[in-house]
Amino acid sequence: MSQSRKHHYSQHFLKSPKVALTLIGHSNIRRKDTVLDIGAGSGVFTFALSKRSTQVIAIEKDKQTFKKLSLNLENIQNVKLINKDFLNFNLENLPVKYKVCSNIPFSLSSKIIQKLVNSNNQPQAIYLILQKQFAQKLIIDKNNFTSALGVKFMPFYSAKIRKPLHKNDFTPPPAVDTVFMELKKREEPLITLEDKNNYNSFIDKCFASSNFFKKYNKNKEKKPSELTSQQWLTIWQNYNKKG
Ligand SMILES: C[S@@+](CC[C@H](N)C(=O)[O-])C[C@H]1O[C@@H](n2cnc3c(N)ncnc32)[C@H](O)[C@@H]1O
Repeated sequence: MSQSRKHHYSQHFLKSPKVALTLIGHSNIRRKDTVLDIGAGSGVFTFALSKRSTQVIAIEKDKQTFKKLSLNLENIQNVKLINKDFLNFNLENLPVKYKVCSNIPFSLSSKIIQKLVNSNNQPQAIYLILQKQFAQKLIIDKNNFTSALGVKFMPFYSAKIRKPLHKNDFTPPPAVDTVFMELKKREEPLITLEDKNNYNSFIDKCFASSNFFKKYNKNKEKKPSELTSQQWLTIWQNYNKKG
């Protein structure tokens, strides 16, 4: 991809396999794991992941970039390369308990996380490089303002920032601060999987309408972004009882 196209999509490529290996060292990716790399680019992360896991499935949408990726990784046995838009990729064909580890375009962060956590084959753990401000809003119970997305996956995943990155870890360097974020699947979800869609629309309605939110929230002075996970679970139960 030419320098101007990289800027056009505001994408920041990892500078070296050393950076990728350091980040993987801050994850719980193990030798036995199958790992999905979304937006593989020219393969810096993919290559590092191939050294640390059993199999890597790398998805890259851009045709020209995919050619480069194929050339760079042609001799690596445990990597499967797929030239596809991740948003149209079927996660149900992946082995259960797969993990995700990727440097994705920031503009797709929300869509990619939603697709992964709403899948019927949810990943065991998700590691993503994200804009710091966006990442902080995914963490509940930390005196942050939590986004609707953070509240939606909270019953299924816990969120943690594993490591801040330096601007010069990337080419071109991003203007904003970035972090390596972990979403770890809970052993026992806090609500049932069957309730997931209803819970998601309940959270959307709470964030969209203050009248709707006030009907169920006893803590009147708090906004949706300010509730703790326990408070959300309580008002979700109240809503379920009232119907
Ligand atoms: C920020 S770059 C990172 C590349 C590489 N992972 C790295 O760290 O150097 C994101 C990559 O995602 C690809 N991409 C963008 N949208 C995509 C999509 N919907 N599905 C799959 N890949 C996509 C871009 O072409 C680009 O190569």
